[in-house]
Amino acid sequence: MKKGKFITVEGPEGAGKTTIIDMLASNLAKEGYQVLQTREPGGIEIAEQIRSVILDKNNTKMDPRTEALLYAAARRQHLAEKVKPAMDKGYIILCDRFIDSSLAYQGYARGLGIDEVYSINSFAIEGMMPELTLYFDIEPEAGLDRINQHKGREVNRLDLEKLDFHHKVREGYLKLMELYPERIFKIDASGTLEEVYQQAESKLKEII
Ligand SMILES: Nc1ncnc2c1ncn2[C@@H]1O[C@H](COP(=O)(O)OP(=O)(O)OP(=O)(O)O)[C@@H](O)[C@H]1O
Ligand SMILES: Cc1cn([C@H]2C[C@H](O)[C@@H](COP(=O)(O)O)O2)c(=O)[nH]c1=O
Repeated sequence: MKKGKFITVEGPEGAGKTTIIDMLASNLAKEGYQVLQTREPGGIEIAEQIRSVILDKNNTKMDPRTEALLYAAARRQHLAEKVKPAMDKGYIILCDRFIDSSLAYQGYARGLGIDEVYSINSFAIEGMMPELTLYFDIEPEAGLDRINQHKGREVNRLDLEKLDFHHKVREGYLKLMELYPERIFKIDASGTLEEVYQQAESKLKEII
């Protein structure tokens, strides 16, 4: 059976993930690769519906465990409906966020525990972990500055968390790098777009 490559991109708000995934996907497609660009939470109708519930600024009463379960539910549907079929067809899948977002945001920053959040996700993903995760590292202040300057970007419920929460998210990602050094590759996302792109492209090219 043909087997694709499942690659995820992670990092705090405004690190530049979406911008760089757009560039990678379009350049890889020009080179003749079959590429699927997608995102979490979302990427397919049911998961986009769950996304709108999770990220709605008016849902101020959302319990942290409910939040973690909704992300895991969206993840399951997205994997089953979109990612697995594309893997079977041999696509390179570039996914904007995956399980590490749940481990960093819900597990570490919200304080639910990395192991606990991993365990609910393990039911959802059935062992389907990415082959490579590009972690875009940036100081939260710099990332938030970028999104504040990005006119037209909708501000969501998670963006409105205090700065301390965003620092914890970054700390969570740095812990995940220690836990999964063979899978997670750190990109310095504080540089220019060209500098960040070069780092991401050269790591990606090592595995495709
Ligand atoms: N290296 C960079 N230098 C300066 N600006 C950048 C850089 N990368 C991205 N940006 C700009 O920062 C803003 C946020 O970028 P982007 O949406 O790609 O980040 P993101 O990591 O996907 O954010 P989020 O996860 O919060 O949606 C955009 O306006 C983008 O043009
Ligand atoms: C998958 C996932 C995401 N999040 C958070 C991270 C962001 O604040 C939003 C998604 O917004 P983006 O503009 O698409 O980056 O959701 C999370 O907390 N847990 C997760 O598993």
